[in-house]
Amino acid sequence: MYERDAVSPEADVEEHQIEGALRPKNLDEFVGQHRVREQLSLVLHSAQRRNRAPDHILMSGGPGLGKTTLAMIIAAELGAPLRITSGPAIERSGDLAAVLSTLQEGEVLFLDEIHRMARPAEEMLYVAMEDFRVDVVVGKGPGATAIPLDIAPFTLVGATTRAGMLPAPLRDRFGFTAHMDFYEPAELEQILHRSAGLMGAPMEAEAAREIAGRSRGTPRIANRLLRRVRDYAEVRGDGRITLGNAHAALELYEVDALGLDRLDRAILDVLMNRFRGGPVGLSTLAVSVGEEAETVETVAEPFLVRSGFLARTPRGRVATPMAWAHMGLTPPPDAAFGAAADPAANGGQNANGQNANGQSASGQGPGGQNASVRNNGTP
Ligand SMILES: Nc1ncnc2c1ncn2[C@@H]1O[C@H](COP(=O)(O)OP(=O)(O)OP(=O)(O)O)[C@@H](O)[C@H]1O
Ligand SMILES: [Mg+2]
Repeated sequence: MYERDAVSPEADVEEHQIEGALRPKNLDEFVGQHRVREQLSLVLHSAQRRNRAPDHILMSGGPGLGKTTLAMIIAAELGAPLRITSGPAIERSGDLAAVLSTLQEGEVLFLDEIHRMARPAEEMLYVAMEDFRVDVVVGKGPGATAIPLDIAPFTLVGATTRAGMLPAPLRDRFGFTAHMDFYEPAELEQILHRSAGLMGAPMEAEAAREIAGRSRGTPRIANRLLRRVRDYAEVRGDGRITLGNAHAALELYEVDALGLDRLDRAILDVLMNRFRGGPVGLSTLAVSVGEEAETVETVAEPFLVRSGFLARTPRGRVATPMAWAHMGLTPPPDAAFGAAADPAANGGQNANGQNANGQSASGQGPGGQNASVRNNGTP
């Protein structure tokens, strides 16, 4: 079974406190996401010029990419108070009504994990977003009446790791959606230097580059790895974060050269050793590594897919040739390579063409995707 370890995605108490301390406080300190920053800056400044609460803002992107940070920055930039709640905390529409009816004018309401809000509350939110009104239902059954209650104009900032799960009417009521993407290594280096500075730990440039390269494009992971390397440097060295310390600490915590952690490797391991490289369905894969399907899908998969280790096909998840190579394994001759099989690549290489072709019922012809899978090198 896969177990959570020191560098795993789950936040601990220390992480919570440190994250607060390392959070950039304004848009200028916020590294990367240039397009989002520029878009947001326009939305905020134009609202300020018109002296109105800005449009509602939705932020979508994987864990640790800076959604909460950005929500706090939005309130700070507007000089507005910030109220924080989350989808799972809103179990009934009454919970939401209590929040909405006590908002101050111009307040920023941050609704984290908005896709996990209860349905009836969702409907209440539509009206509140559009008309700044909540309908409070009094009584039950046929005698029930809805009493409309005006609420102060506010700005909703919603965050979700799964924008696709939001009902269209909710998505449509946001004036602006910020899509947060993975960070470039150079941006992560910048974040690491800033964090090391705040932590008072001197760091070599090569060490920052090394840690950035293993951070899966994610600031939270970069900061987390930095703390582990810092620990190592303090206990085993003189406190200076050097390339040597970084190597040793990252090896100790089983973060490999490309940043794959234990969950990533557990997924690839199961996929290859138990399912001959796939295709295998998400839920089967999740059960096999002892994780929630949602964790596998939102925490591990986006990075594995983006770095070319995993392909999502209509028939399930498939290990790419690059994944076989990275794990040092030889694929069985009938292994499915890449997206929806890879008839061109596979058929050209061995006698199992018909096997692979049988899987391309999805209608995905040999296009650019196949080519890119092949470019990753067959082991
Ligand atoms: N652009 C950035 N520049 C500097 N630091 C950042 C940036 N984005 C995120 N961070 C750092 O990464 C940490 C995680 O960011 P944050 O909590 O905002 O992520 P999130 O998207 O809300 O994640 P989740 O989906 O898990 O709630 C923060 O503590 C912050 O220090
Ligand atoms: Mg968050």
